[in-house]
Amino acid sequence: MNAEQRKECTVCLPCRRAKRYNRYNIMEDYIKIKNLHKTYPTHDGPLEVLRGVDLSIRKGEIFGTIGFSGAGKSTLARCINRLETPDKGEILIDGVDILKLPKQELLKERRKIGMIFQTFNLFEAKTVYKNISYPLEISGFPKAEIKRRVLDTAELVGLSDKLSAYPGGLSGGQKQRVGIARALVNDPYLLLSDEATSALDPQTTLQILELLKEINKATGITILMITHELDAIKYTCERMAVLEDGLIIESGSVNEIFHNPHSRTGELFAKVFLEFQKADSLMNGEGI
Ligand SMILES: Nc1ncnc2c1ncn2[C@@H]1O[C@H](COP(=O)(O)OP(=O)(O)OP(=O)(O)O)[C@@H](O)[C@H]1O
Repeated sequence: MNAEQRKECTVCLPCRRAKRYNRYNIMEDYIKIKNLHKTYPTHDGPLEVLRGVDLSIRKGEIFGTIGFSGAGKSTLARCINRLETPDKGEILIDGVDILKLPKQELLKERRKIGMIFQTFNLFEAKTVYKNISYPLEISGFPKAEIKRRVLDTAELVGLSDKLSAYPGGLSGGQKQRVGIARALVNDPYLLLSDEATSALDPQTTLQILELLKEINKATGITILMITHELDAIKYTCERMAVLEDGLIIESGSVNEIFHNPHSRTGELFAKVFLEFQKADSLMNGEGI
């Protein structure tokens, strides 16, 4: 589709999203998380996992958040889409605190936040088509609209020829494409990516990261990429934050944090990444 056709198109998902995206100023903070707290009750007493997280994400960016295992990354993602209820704090989306929304409005808001996972979380007994259509079916969309959106989204992620396959017959990368399509089919403004490439081999990881970048560019969707893989962040994000022990301890441009980290976690990630890069160069015979 050329630029002129895209301007006219009011039907397909990429065009609808691109139009909505153009209404916003890309530099403004679109998602603001303020002083977010979450404590889990455990056998050993309360476990404080988020201890006052502050984070600002701009409209249409891919924002990275890195942290070691147990830092609270998944809890943060699950608090943002309200799979978990935070104990305290604010999650402002375009100025509206979604933690204060009445139940019905909250449900609607949740549908506008897609999520993809390390383990894909697909329905093994459903076809790719049915996996992708599921969020629309439970929202009560008419059949023709469901079909149109599923076909559109499948095309966007490169799965048009796999709609009648079952997850068991797909590669890891294809499964994650189904996960991405299912997360996008409701036309969300935010995609939470929780370790989405951690279970994939390096080549498939690159393909999925590339796909996320293309989708971000084509639709303007904001993406929060939560991971322990610095190279995934380096490849996709311009800005990032470091989560350590339930707190954001530094945030800024990826290059800045990468070359001049101010936290112990940032330092360790940068060091490990550089070691891998060095090993790669040696293996490729490039010397150091
Ligand atoms: N529902 C729960 N009940 C009790 N404790 C939990 C619950 N969910 C997570 N935790 C604990 O909270 C801490 C943070 O978990 P979380 O999954 O958010 O971290 P993470 O940074 O995503 O780690 P990983 O990279 O290993 O997934 C861990 O100690 C975990 O055991």
